[in-house]
Amino acid sequence: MVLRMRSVGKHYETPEGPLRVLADVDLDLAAGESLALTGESGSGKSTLLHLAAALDRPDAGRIDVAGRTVSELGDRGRAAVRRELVGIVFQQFNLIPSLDVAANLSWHAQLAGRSDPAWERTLCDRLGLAPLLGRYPEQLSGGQQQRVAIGRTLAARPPLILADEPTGNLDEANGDAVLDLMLALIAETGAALLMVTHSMRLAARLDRQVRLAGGRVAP
Ligand SMILES: Nc1ncnc2c1ncn2[C@@H]1O[C@H](COP(=O)(O)OP(=O)(O)OP(=O)(O)O)[C@@H](O)[C@H]1O
Repeated sequence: MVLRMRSVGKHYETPEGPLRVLADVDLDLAAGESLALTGESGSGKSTLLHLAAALDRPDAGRIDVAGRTVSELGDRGRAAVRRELVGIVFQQFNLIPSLDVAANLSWHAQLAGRSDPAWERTLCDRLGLAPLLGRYPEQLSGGQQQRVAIGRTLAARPPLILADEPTGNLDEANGDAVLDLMLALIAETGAALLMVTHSMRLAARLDRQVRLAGGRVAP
């Protein structure tokens, strides 16, 4: 299993008191599998994604990523997991403004120690980024930035790819095209994909769908 969650719980402290967001969540995701995570606003989708990304720690239960128990790790251990095992495509892209497209694309792969120029060239061609390599993020359209963000994640070949509304900023036709390409490229790397989306239409394109409701996962 690339991602395994068992009895995971998470709460936040809020001005109104503790807010239980996830309770007793079990989730399995195998290599090569894609899973859509849906649920109403505030149901805990981003919270679950952040836990799987080792950006945050659960207050109960156990999370394993590619065989490593990330729920037991401290800050340094979780940073290593994010560098080596996880790729995240955020809705806001999070490209590095001071780096051009070429450097943004290879950045995560270099951090992970998996730089592969031939694979990067393939990604550039397939994602239509070859003519844009010398540009900076602010010189790109939203759709172009999105493709760079996807390329950067795939270039590093992480076993687990997490995506938060990765086509949320695109119109339907472009969003569909980008999702198709992303799914095809992910299939080629054999990675597992966990994607948060509000769209049942996009969710239906993935292998499995689960819904978060009342802090739990409902199939
Ligand atoms: N750092 C935080 N401190 C306090 N409460 C938080 C924090 N982060 C999230 N929450 C609360 O936890 C609940 C779940 O939030 P989360 O962002 O995981 O939901 P979501 O399903 O991703 O929502 P959306 O679809 O609107 O993005 C919400 O009620 C939110 O207000």
